This record gives sequence, structure tokens and C-alpha cells, in this order.
Amino acid sequence: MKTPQKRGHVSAAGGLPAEAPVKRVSIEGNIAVGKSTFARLLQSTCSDWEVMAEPVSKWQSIQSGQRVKERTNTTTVSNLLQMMYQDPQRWSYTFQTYSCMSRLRTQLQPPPARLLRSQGTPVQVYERSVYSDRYIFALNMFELGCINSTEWAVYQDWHSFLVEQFGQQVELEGIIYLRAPPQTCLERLERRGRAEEEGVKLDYLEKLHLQHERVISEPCLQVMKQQEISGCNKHNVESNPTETKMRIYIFSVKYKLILYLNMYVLFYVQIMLQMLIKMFVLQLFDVIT
Ligand SMILES: Nc1ncnc2c1ncn2[C@@H]1O[C@H](COP(=O)(O)OP(=O)(O)OP(=O)(O)O)[C@@H](O)[C@H]1O
Ligand SMILES: Nc1nc(=O)c2ncn([C@H]3C[C@H](O)[C@@H](CO)O3)c2[nH]1
Repeated sequence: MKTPQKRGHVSAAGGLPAEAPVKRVSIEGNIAVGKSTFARLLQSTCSDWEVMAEPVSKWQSIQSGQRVKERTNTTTVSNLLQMMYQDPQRWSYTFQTYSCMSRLRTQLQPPPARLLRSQGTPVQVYERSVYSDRYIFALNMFELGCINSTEWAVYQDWHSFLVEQFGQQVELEGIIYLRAPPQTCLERLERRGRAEEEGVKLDYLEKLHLQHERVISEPCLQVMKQQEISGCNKHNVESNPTETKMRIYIFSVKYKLILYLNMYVLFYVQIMLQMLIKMFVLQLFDVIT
């Protein structure tokens, strides 16, 4: 069995650290809250940050070889995301195995050389994680009756085993939680118009919202810092100007931390946004360095 490799700080011959340790942070939040949008802004604002996107396109096109008649092989492409939304009882377990496996693969990818050479605080950012796969989505599917108790037991067993085996390699130093009311998420989801999500209803987003809130309010998490950044501009896409604010809460989990970002609105004026994100990143650096 392989021993988990240590991340970051690879020792040089004299025992001195050769590389800056790369911090690992995941962005969590309800469907269509704005994670990818925020992640892109983070990446464009901070050269030391590398964003690993959620592998949605992989879930949308799974290639499988199929034997037709005697020797003819054809390739079928399945859209597992669509199958899961269309027939959740049949496909949720399959979906969770694949989403979790693809997240694990993403979390195990070594940081790019650019981050390892960084003189600052390099951060690898994941859109969701193996933890939200289990404690938010798979659990939700189980509670909705879309994953049966046998499937849930099997999922939890292999999830625990894998997380234990990979240990430090999949650990996170922080979580950025983007929060918006489920109704706002529904509006954003509809505006985005991803075909597979056509049947997603408000009550599903409300359940997922509660799952996120439950995880974030775990008693082991403790608020370390709280800050509110306000601002507004006329290009704001939201109709209610009083919601033009961003709240940052930072929770600590023992020596780890969770950033809790209450983002009601996205400022589409790039400069304003980048300023805010820089302030946010400085807050994060304060705590994770
Ligand atoms: N703060 C915001 N205010 C208004 N619209 C936003 C905001 N953030 C993102 N959007 C819009 O909402 C839609 C969903 O955003 P995005 O794809 O970033 O969400 P996501 O959280 O990554 O979604 P998913 O959960 O499916 O991965 C997009 O059309 C995007 O332009
Ligand atoms: N059931 C389920 N389990 C997951 O772990 C999971 N992760 C993401 N998603 C759905 C949300 C968006 O529609 C779309 C892109 O985020 O995929 C999931 N659905």
C-alpha cells in the first residue's frame, strides 16, 4: 500500500524547504450560485491561484465501447448528468460514484509547476470536493429516497476507505462557501439554461441549501473573522441595490478554516470586483499563512 505523499514543502538537500507549500481550498455552494464565475475571477485576479473546474463535461459525455453483433465495436456516449436528473432513482448512485471518482482524480492532480515556483502563497482551488459529494449531494439523494440504504452504505464505505487511504493528499486547508437564497440560484440556473437542469425545482435547491447550511454550522466550526464589504455600481445585475454586499466569514476547524462568503451579487465591473476579491484574498492569506 502506498504511503500518502507529503504535499508542498519538498526538502532540499540541506533540509531547507525547496518549494512553497501549496494550500488547497474548495469553493462550495448551491447549484448556479456562481462558483465557476467566482473561480474565474479569483484566477484572473491572483496569479498564485489555480482553479480546478468541476468536471461537468465528463459527466455529460461518458464514452463506452459496445459490442454489436459479433465483432463490431461502436462507441456510445452517455450523458450521466441528464440520466441522473431524468431518473434519479435509477441513476443517482451511479452518478455519485462517478462524480466522486472524478473529484478524487482532480484533487490528486499535482499542482502545476507555476504554483510550485511561486514566491507567494500558492493556492489550488477546487470547484466542490469529495467532501461535498458525500456530505451534501449523496446524503441529499439518500434522504430524498433516490439512493437506497444499501447503496448509501456501500457509498459511505468506499468513500471512507478512499479518503483514509489518500489521507493528506485530499485534505483541504479551507472552504469558500458562496451563499445565495435558493430562489436566486433558481433564477441564475434558469438564466444559464443548461439543458439537463430544466426540471430542477425550487424545493430541490432549498434542500441543497439546507444541506450546505447544516455542514457550515457544524459545532466544530468556529467563526474566526467576519467582515462585510459593501459597494454598488450601476452595472449591477441584481435588481435590489440593498443586496449589493458581500460578507466574508471565516471559520476555523481546529487548525483548518472555512471561509464563508455570503455573496448576494456579482459586480460585473471588473475593476471593482477585482478590488473586492483582492481584499478577500488578503483576508484568506491572513488566516491560511
Ligand atoms: N453573483 C452573481 N450575480 C448574478 N448572476 C450571477 C452571479 N454569479 C454568477 N451569475 C450567473 O449565474 C449563472 C450560474 O453561474 P455559475 O455557472 O458560475 O454557477 P455555478 O455555481 O458554478 O453552477 P454549478 O453549481 O452548476 O456548477 C451564470 O449565468 C452566471 O453568469
Ligand atoms: N446529484 C448530484 N451529486 C453531486 O455530487 C453533484 N455535483 C454537481 N451536481 C450537479 C449540479 C449541477 O446541475 C451540475 C454541475 O454542478 O451537476 C451534482 N448532482
